[in-house]
Amino acid sequence: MSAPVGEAAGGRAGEVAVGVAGAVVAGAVVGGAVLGGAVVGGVPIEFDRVSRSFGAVAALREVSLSVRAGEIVALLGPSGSGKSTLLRICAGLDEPSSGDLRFDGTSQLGVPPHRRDVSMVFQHFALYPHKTALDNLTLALRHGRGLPKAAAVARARETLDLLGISELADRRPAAMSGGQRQRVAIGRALATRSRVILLDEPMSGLDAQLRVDLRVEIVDLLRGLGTTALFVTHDQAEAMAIGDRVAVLGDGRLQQIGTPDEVYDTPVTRFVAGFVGSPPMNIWDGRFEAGRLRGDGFDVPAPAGAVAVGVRPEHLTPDGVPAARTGSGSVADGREGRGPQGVDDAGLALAGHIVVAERLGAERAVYLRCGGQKVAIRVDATLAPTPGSAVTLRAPRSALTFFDAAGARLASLPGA
Ligand SMILES: Nc1ncnc2c1ncn2[C@@H]1O[C@H](COP(=O)(O)OP(=O)(O)OP(=O)(O)O)[C@@H](O)[C@H]1O
Repeated sequence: MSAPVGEAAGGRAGEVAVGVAGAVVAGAVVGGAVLGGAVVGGVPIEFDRVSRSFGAVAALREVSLSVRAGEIVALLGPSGSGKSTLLRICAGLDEPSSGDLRFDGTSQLGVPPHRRDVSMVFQHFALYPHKTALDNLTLALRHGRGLPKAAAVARARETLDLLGISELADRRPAAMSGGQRQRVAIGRALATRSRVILLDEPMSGLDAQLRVDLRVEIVDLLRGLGTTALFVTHDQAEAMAIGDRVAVLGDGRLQQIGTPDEVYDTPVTRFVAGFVGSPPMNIWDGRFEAGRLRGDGFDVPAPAGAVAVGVRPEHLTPDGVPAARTGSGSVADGREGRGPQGVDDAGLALAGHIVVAERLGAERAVYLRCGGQKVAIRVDATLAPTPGSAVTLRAPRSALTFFDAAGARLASLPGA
């Protein structure tokens, strides 16, 4: 069944899943204003040193996070990092062990889910199997929002229209594809026009192209409604595409909150650097001595306290990789192996060999082995890396990021 975070559908969200992939909608809410037009607006949300322990397991450790009204924040982190727990606390399905949660400055501790004006879309959806798409939405609006029947049906139709799935109105879930069910489930959460919408991996289980299509639609709809949204995902590309800001969680701690550019360009911890990016940052451990970090095949000037150095894949240049040939047989751009020009002496230089190259549109991701370490780089597709060939990877000093023993980013050396 479906289920509103509150009592509307008579049970806890996610009890019965329909289909193999998708999201449960826990729509929700009695008590919020029933709003007319499309623009709903959202509330600011503030997690204030929120901790949650389950016995000996610390799922969340003093998480402080302020989300602005109408903002979309992607909660990104690996499995077990505390993302769902944070979302459940926001919905009122769980309470923090300590700390506070405020909507628009008002503490929500002890406020039951159905009084919070929150809609939720879960990983495993549960539409009512015996109801059509239109009925699924209409029921959420009638029971959850208390709309009269005619208004509920009108809003349900309008929402299906907005999502481009009007043709599904009279279909039951069994007669829909996974992606279609997902759209209906998301539609049901959006139709309630709550001021907060929580999405917990709503697209897991869908194929890659559909995920990309759907995330564009979701962002478009959320922006249109002006709802404050928290979107949980462990897919960093999805987080970067959807979030106005991305909150990276690791081991129950908020590692960083920032715009996608900030999180990518200036990761504040080794954890973030190694999690965000596709492929993520390459990181080498070393020993710091007399102003230099030395490790397996490298020796670079480094700030005091450095124990590791990282470089983004696109900042490593391979020496001696020939240019690809075009269909006509001519060299694509005349660059016969980019040399070390422009790479200063204080940068990184590592010898290795190419293991495999993957074509990614206009670029290639190339995986190499340098000593005992796997390294990923990104090069222009006009270069043709050959598996097995030896190369030297170089990165300028300005592209190096150093981390200390606690995993914190260190300020760069002057001049870098
Ligand atoms: N009800 C519970 N009882 C005991 N431990 C729990 C409970 N809920 C969560 N945990 C633990 O808390 C930690 C965080 O779990 P949570 O589900 O929030 O992580 P997540 O980042 O959402 O993971 P995933 O991406 O796998 O869903 C995990 O170690 C998990 O095992």
